[in-house]
Amino acid sequence: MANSNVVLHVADVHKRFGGLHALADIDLQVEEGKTHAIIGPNGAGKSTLLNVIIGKLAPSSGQVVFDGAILTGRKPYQINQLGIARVFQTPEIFSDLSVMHNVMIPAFAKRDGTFTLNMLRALDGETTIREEAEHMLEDVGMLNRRDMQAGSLSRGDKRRMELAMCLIQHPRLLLLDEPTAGMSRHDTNTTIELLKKIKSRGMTKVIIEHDMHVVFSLADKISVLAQGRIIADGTPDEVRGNPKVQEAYLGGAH
Ligand SMILES: Nc1ncnc2c1ncn2[C@@H]1O[C@H](COP(=O)(O)OP(=O)(O)OP(=O)(O)O)[C@@H](O)[C@H]1O
Repeated sequence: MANSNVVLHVADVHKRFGGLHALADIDLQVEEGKTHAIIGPNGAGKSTLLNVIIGKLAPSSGQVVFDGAILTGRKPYQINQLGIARVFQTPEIFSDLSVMHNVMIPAFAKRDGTFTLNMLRALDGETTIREEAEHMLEDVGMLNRRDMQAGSLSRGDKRRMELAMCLIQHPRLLLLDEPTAGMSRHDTNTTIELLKKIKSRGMTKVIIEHDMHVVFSLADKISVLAQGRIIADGTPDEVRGNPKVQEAYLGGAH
């Protein structure tokens, strides 16, 4: 690896769906503690790339290395155990359970290696995890909703709760798939502030996002995908000024 601070390296990855070359020659290096945004027009290959990183899709060739460990060939839960957590576009939550229990379950599962619903009763006796869950909910501004049924939360609150569910696992790398999709401007700005706060704790983040306000507020580095290839890579200023990006993606807009 060229840079010793690189914690995630997507090396020469290709992904084909039949005749479609969805990812070609992808070389992506994410540095420790940085926020790295992946942007690009619809169909550029962003979700495919994220799914290759988390082990949901196998690359046709190439590999993904995280902190020296080859991820390629591992199952999503094994990749999660290595310290990679993902916030989904559509939150994956237990709708019938309380907000508090939703946040406690990932910590419980991480500690014990497994979690089944009939272990729910044990959750109430878990003071350490309970305290930590309260702390996480406070962090995402949702402590006052701790006893609400998760299914009844607004979309923005569900996403914030899911973020707390990720943070309680203390991941080294957090992958965010359009974290502000469908949010009001107010909720988007709250989420930006929250993600900035997480950044100040040194967690590495990879973020896929369509909203340029979010991207330019948060990203240290940006990789631009178009038709399955990285056409530009650099700081927000470098990417903003790159004519290829303006042509392919930003349409000349600043
Ligand atoms: N499972 C699949 N089978 C066949 N083709 C697929 C599959 N998944 C994605 N594709 C195709 O691969 C290309 C890249 O899709 P992908 O969803 O990764 O793009 P994206 O950049 O995330 O787009 P968007 O911004 O619209 O979410 C598209 O042409 C898409 O139709």
